[in-house]
Amino acid sequence: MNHPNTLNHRVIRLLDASLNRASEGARVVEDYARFVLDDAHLARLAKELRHGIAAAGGILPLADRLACRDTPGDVGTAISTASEGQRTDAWAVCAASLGRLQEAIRSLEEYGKTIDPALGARFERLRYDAYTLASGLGGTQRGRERLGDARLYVLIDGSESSEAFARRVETLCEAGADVLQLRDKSLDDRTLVERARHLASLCRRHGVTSIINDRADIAVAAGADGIHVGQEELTVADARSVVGPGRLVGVSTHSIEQARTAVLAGADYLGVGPTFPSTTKAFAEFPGLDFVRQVAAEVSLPAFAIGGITPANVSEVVTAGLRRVAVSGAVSGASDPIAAVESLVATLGGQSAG
Ligand SMILES: Cc1ncc(COP(=O)(O)OP(=O)(O)O)c(N)n1
Ligand SMILES: Cc1ncsc1CCOP(=O)(O)O
Ligand SMILES: [Mg+2]
Repeated sequence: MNHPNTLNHRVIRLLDASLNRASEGARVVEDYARFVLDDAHLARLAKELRHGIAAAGGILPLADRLACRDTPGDVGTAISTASEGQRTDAWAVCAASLGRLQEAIRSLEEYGKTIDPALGARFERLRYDAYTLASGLGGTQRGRERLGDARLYVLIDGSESSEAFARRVETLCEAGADVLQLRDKSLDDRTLVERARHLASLCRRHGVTSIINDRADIAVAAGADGIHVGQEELTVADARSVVGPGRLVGVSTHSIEQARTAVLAGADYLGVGPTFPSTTKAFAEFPGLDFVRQVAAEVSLPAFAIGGITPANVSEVVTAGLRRVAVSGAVSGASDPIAAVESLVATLGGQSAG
C-alpha cells in the first residue's frame, strides 16, 4: 500500500474534495429523513452511511488532506449549472443530494483504488448502501405522495355477482373508504379480472385507490392502482417489474425487521399486523399493538394496521401511533357497512395520517 504522503498530492486533493462532498451529501439526506419525514429508520441509515464514509476516509490523515486542499485555486468552484440553483421543494434538495452522494462515493471508490484496492472495495460497499438508502427514500416519498392522508383501507371479496360487487364498491367509496382492495382467493381468473376492472374504474371515478391482492398481472390487466403482496409472494422488485413504477406496491409485514426491509426494497406502503385476532384469516402469532408502536416510532412510509380491527378497538391502534387501518370483517360483516365505515373514519380523522 502507498502511504498517502507518497501519493501525488493532486489525488489526495481529489479524495479530500470527494470525502467532503460525500459526507455533506449524506448529511443533507439525513436531515431530510430526520426533520422532514420524522423517519428514525432512514435517518439512522443515512447517519451510519456518513460515519462509514468518514471511517473509510480516515486512511487519509486530516493534516495531509488540508495540506493538499486548495479551494481558491479550484477551477471547479466557478463552474455551475442552472439546475443547481433551482430546487422546487425539500424532496428535490434531498434527491439532488442522493445523486451527488452516489457520484462522490464512486469517485472515492475509483481513485481510492490508487491508494489501496481494499479502500476501493470499501467505498463500493458504501455505494451500494447509498443505493439502498435512495430506494427507501424514493419509495417513502412516492408512497406518501400517492397515499396522502388515506386512512381507511377496506378489503372486499368479489361478491356473488358483478352487479352486487359494483354496488358494494360504490357504497364503500361514497361512505368514505380511501383505498379498496379486491382480495378473493376463490374466483377464477376471468371473473377476477372482470371484478378488478369494475373496481379500478369505479374507484377512479370516486378518487379512491384500487388495489389487487396477490396478483400483479391482474392489477395491470385491469388498470388498478396497485398490488398487495405477502411475505411468501412476489418480492417488491418482482412485483415492480410487472406493474412498473407508476403503480403502488404494498407489502404485508409482521415484524419490525420485515417492515425495515420492505421500506428499503422500495415498497409504497406497508400492511402491519395482525393486530388483533381476525375472523377473516387465522394466524398463529400476533405481533399486535407492540408492532404497531414500533412501526409508528420509526417508519414514515404509509403503514396500515390490519387484523381484527373494528370500530370498537380502532382507537387502540390510534393510541399506539397509526392513523391508517385496513379492515375486512368490520365492514363486510357489518349489518350496516356504511355506519361501520363512517365510525372508523371518524375515529381515524383529526391530525395528519403521518
Ligand atoms: C393491506 C393489507 N395488508 C395485509 C394483507 C395480507 O396479505 P398476505 O399476507 O399476502 O395475506 P393474503 O391477504 O394474501 O391472505 C393484505 N391483503 N392487505
Ligand atoms: C388478510 C389479512 N392479513 C392480515 S389480517 C387479514 C384479514 C383482515 O381482515 P379482518 O379485518 O376481518 O381481520
Ligand atoms: Mg397475499
